[in-house]
Amino acid sequence: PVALKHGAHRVGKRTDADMAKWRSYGLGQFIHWGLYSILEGKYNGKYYNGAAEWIRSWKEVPHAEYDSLYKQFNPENFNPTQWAKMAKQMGVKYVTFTTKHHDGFCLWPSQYTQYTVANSPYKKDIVKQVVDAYTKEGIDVYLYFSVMDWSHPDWRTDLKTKEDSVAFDRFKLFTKNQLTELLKMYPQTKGLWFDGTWDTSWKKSGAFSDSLEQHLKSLIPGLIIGSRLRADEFGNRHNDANGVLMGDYEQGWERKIPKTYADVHGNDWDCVMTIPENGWGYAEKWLGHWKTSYECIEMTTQCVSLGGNFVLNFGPKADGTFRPEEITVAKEMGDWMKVNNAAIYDCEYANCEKQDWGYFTKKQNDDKIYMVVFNVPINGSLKVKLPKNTSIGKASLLQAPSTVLSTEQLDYNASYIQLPKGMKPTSPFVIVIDTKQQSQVETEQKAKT
Ligand SMILES: Cc1ccc([C@@H]2N[C@@H](C)[C@@H](O)[C@H]2O)cc1
Repeated sequence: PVALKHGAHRVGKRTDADMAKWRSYGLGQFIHWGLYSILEGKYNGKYYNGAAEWIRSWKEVPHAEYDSLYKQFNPENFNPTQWAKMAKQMGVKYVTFTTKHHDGFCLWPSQYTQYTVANSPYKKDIVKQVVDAYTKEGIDVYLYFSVMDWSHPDWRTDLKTKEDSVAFDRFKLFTKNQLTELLKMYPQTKGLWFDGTWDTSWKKSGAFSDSLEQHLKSLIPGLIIGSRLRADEFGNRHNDANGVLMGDYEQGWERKIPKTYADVHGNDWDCVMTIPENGWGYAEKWLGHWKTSYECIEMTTQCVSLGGNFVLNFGPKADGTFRPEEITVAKEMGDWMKVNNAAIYDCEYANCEKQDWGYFTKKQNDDKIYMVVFNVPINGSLKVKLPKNTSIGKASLLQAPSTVLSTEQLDYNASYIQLPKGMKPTSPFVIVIDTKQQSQVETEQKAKT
């Protein structure tokens, strides 16, 4: 292995209680809200077909005009309690909220820049209201922070000259100061979700990113930071020069889901997902297909079945209200989660061979295995291949535990579970398998002879 000073300082998953809590979430909410929400993905009557929160980079939009949008930011209908109650009903266990996106506008009254909500007509601290309201609903709060900051004169994409390095040193101090004030002002924060760290200037700042992470973790013990913050001293991101993940979980799954367990390389990970095909900030027009609650339920299950968390994004309008499509997804997902959340919360990869009918999840620290069924085979027989030395003790319906399903052993580790005749499922449902370990089976067989 390569000797590294600023590579990963831990191999394998974190084993502490704070990370175990993070690993138990299953489902989270992302919220992107900021000045871009005012433009709604259009300008001068023309629609921007890029991501709405990137509209400042659209050639049609004069930077000076974008940068003066803060003078009209005044979300009278913003009701953080309503936001948090909608999230609670949806069944999310944590929220990741944009404190500062790439445009540099701060939704908290930062003392290190004038470009904040304190200098908007709205004036009040939005981050504080979100942190307090979600915490009150029992939803853990994580803060999104973009290192790249288009509003700051000392931001650089690369360090080509001495002047670049002097400026970027000022920028790095500014970044450290803002992150320090965020954690001091909102100590309930459970973790930070970094973005905007792909530029060469940051890849050349590996040592700084390492000391920054250690500094932040000293402010809030147990703080959870993913793999998008750090670079090692050779400019590697996510995995260091030895291929070891730098960060508490893998943050590479943006708008994509791993295919197999092998793809996650034994790391904790989250998948952050948009309801439309792309775009995180509010856009008046969603181009193409947007996901139904059914698809979001399936993606949640798919992520949990591979040991990750699914974090679904909502983009409120500039006035703080949500669009009908997002309200519907939150409601319908919540209705499903109310009945089936046992297969999502506190669950992990079950180490069972994937079958066409759907996904396996396994209860952490327990032998229960769940089958979340999306595709019922015509013959009603669901094939199950459990890990070696594990067999089916009892199979029943999660929503009707007294309905025990008949099982037929096919060979040494495959079985069929037969759905009750006439069962006509109209939404994904869950079968609970109480498993038996082989040693237990042998004991029973001996008892019979
Ligand atoms: C190429 C690219 C850069 C940044 C992004 C940001 N990451 C997401 C979590 C959003 O914040 C998006 O603006 C998306 C694509």
